[in-house]
Amino acid sequence: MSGNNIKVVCRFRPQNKLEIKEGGVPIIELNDEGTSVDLNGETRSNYAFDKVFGSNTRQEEVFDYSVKSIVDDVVAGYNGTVFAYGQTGSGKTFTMMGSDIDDNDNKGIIPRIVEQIFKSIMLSPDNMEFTVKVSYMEIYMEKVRDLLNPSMDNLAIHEDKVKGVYVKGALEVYVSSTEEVYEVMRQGGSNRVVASTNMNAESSRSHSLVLITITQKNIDTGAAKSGKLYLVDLAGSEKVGKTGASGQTLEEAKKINKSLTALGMVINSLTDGKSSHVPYRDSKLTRILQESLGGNSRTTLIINCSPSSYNEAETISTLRFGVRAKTIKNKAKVNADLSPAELKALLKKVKVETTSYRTYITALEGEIGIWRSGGSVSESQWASLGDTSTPAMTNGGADANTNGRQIPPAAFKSASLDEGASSSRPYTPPIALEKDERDQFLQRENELLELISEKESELANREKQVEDLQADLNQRKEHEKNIISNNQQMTSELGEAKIQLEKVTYENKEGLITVDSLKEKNKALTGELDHLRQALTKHQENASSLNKHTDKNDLTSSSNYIDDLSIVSAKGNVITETLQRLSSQDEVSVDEVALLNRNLMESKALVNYYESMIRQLGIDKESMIEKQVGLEASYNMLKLKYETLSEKGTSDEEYQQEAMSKYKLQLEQKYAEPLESQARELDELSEMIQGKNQQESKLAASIAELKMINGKLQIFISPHLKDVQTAQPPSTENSKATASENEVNAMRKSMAQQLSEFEAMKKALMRDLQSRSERVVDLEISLDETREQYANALRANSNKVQQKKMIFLERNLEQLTNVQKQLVEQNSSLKMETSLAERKLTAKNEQIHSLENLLNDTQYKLKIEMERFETQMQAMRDRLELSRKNKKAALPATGLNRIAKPLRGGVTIQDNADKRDRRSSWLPF
Ligand SMILES: Nc1ncnc2c1ncn2[C@@H]1O[C@H](COP(=O)(O)OP(=O)(O)OP(=O)(O)O)[C@@H](O)[C@H]1O
Repeated sequence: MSGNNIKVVCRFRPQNKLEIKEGGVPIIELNDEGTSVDLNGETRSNYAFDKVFGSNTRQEEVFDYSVKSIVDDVVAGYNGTVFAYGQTGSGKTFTMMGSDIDDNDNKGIIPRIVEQIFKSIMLSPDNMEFTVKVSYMEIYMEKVRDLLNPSMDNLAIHEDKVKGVYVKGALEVYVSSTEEVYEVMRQGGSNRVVASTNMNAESSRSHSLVLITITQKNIDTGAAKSGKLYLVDLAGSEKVGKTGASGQTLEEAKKINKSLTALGMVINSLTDGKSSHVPYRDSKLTRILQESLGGNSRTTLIINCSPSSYNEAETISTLRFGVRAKTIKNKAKVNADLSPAELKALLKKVKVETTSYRTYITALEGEIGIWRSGGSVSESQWASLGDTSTPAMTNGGADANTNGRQIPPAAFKSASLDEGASSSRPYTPPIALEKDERDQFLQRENELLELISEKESELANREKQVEDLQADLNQRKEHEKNIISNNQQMTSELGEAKIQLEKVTYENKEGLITVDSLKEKNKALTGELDHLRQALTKHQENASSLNKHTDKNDLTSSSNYIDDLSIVSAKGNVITETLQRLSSQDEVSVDEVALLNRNLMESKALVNYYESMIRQLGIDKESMIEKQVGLEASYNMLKLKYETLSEKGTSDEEYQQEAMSKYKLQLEQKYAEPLESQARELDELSEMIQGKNQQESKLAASIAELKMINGKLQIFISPHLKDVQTAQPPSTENSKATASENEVNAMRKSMAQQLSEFEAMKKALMRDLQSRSERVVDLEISLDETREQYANALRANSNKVQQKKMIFLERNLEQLTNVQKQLVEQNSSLKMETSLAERKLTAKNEQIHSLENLLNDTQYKLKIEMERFETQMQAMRDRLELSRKNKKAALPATGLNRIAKPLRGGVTIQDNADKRDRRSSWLPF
């Protein structure tokens, strides 16, 4: 252990552009030895340091003089500190890190230190094993932030006897080469807090601390040493106003100044020789640098200054700070650990002592037992350290075996119950530990405390890892949620698109149905048109054929009637002639009788036929009369209705007149032709009826004549018939009679045949008559209607009131017709709509069916998707669990190494790597 001053070196940088622009000029002058500088600005002053480097000093020079020896010390087990102080832009970072870490000329102190450390390790004896750990922190706004693990932004500062003051929880990365250290530097540097100020484009707003811990172990003896090297790049020391910092950086500047003020106060306290208290705890900076300033450390302070008159005030301030710091004395010592052999010896010694103490305690317990049971121990028998005998009880009242133990009398010192309690109490000698022993105990305690703190930091890291993993899990869950929601959105969009497609398909179907219905309507209308055309043609044909047919039928029936009448009259003539001849003759031959009889029969049959015809005609007449009555009744009823409706009718006169004339014209046009044809038909029918009536009367007359003839014949024939029946004719006569009978029979047969023929003819006539009657009735009805309409029209025409009524009726009729038409149209349209609706319903059902299928399909797909997603989730969870397990056993998230990489002295780095691979275990201490 040796007392040593802090080494203070001063470095001037060249004037920068700002300074030149502002008209600044160099105001420094170094002495030849380079140990002091004259400031020749507004004031003239001189400042002496261990070394003063001018503006053109190379990085290597600064390193060689200022830091190289410290590196050797740290490798030898000392603590070391190099820190750079100065205003913003004065070259602190340039000095510490350099402008380019990979540029051999411009790399700063830290890269050179790192190189030097590994060089020194390589030059060490090969029985020495080293580990190198690096931490990188910054103090920003009075918070210690781990630059290698930036989420740890408020680390606590602890202190113990072994480690001294240390930052708890700071990540320590094991490194085994300069490249690894550079990588750590790069990673940490990217996390630094910087801001642009007037003085510097990229100004460090925080104090950065690089801690390199080198541990070495003699693998032969097990003795270990460890040295810590702090490399500190302080924030700018200038006043706030000059930096131009504002806003948040103003707050920063205040706090940074506070830290630097505390640093100044610490230096003052350490150097004024009066202060008993050093305010290390006033700031995080001074607390961490406690060992470096007045403690166990080899320290170099590099003060960086501007040579320009523009920054004279700041330069003076910085130089004064350096001068003050120069007087600080440190007490650096090797941080050595005991070797196992030393520890064993110590343990042996401690064990012996423990046995001795135990014996002493037992003796004391025995003595206390005697005292407590009311006995006394003479002073000579009092227990003492190194005397293992048990005191004997001298008091008769007290049982020496009270506690079941034999206390040897020799252990007791003389004591009397009569003496006061205080004087009778045994004297407990103080336990005096030797200084070495105390140190050993403290060292052990420190070891244990360190172990505990390591465990604590490890626990904190684990907690951090768990938190990170939790955050990662949450992030993944969030991601998963997003994926699910996206998936759902896409599924719903797809579903909507499908539904839209279905809708379009359905609308298309509907359109097709509408087109089909329009086609059908068109077809129906075309059919209707054709039908109307056909009907018109047919009607025209019917009209023409009816006229022809009517004429023909009339002629035929007339000729038939004429024939019938001629037959009847011929028969009558034959009968009359026969009767006249018979009257003139005296005798009547059988043949004549038979002929007469035959004629008579024929006449009779004809009479019967005409009688039945007359009856039938009478019936027809009656039915026609009935029909006439019915028609009259319906006519009356219609008339009544018409009158009732007419009474209700009111309308505008002019409109009525106009409508009436229009209607009249229409009616005249409409009914002129049918009226004429119907009038013609009526005339024809009237003539036909007259003809029929004449025929009827003629027939009736013929019948009456025939009846009269028949009666005469009956009278005439009856006596002859009696004679014929009673007389027995001769055989020839008999044969003649038989022949005449046969003739009569044959005549009868022929008459029966004729009769049947007549009957058939009669039936045909009747049918014809019936059809004619029906036709007549129809024509009569039509005629009546026409007449009625015509009469109505005439009436309407003649009377204004009637006209009004007529118009009203016409309107009603039109309305009714319209309503009927509408109803018919509605009916047909309803039918169409019904069929359309049915088709649409079918299409809708099909759509519903397809949508159901779609829904089922979508649900099925969704289910599959969910299952797939569950599987993915499970896989993700498994992966997460695996990575969690792996992380537990591996490095922190930064990817930096936390496993010790021992380096052996006297060999190359590659050899070290090979040896390290061969090692089965490594204990850092
Ligand atoms: N000795 C030097 N030689 C050449 N250039 C230098 C020297 N010192 C500093 N510079 C230059 O001056 C500028 C400011 O230097 P640097 O960033 O190191 O200042 P700083 O004191 O670290 O500032 P801050 O406190 O704002 O971080 C840089 O561009 C740097 O390259």
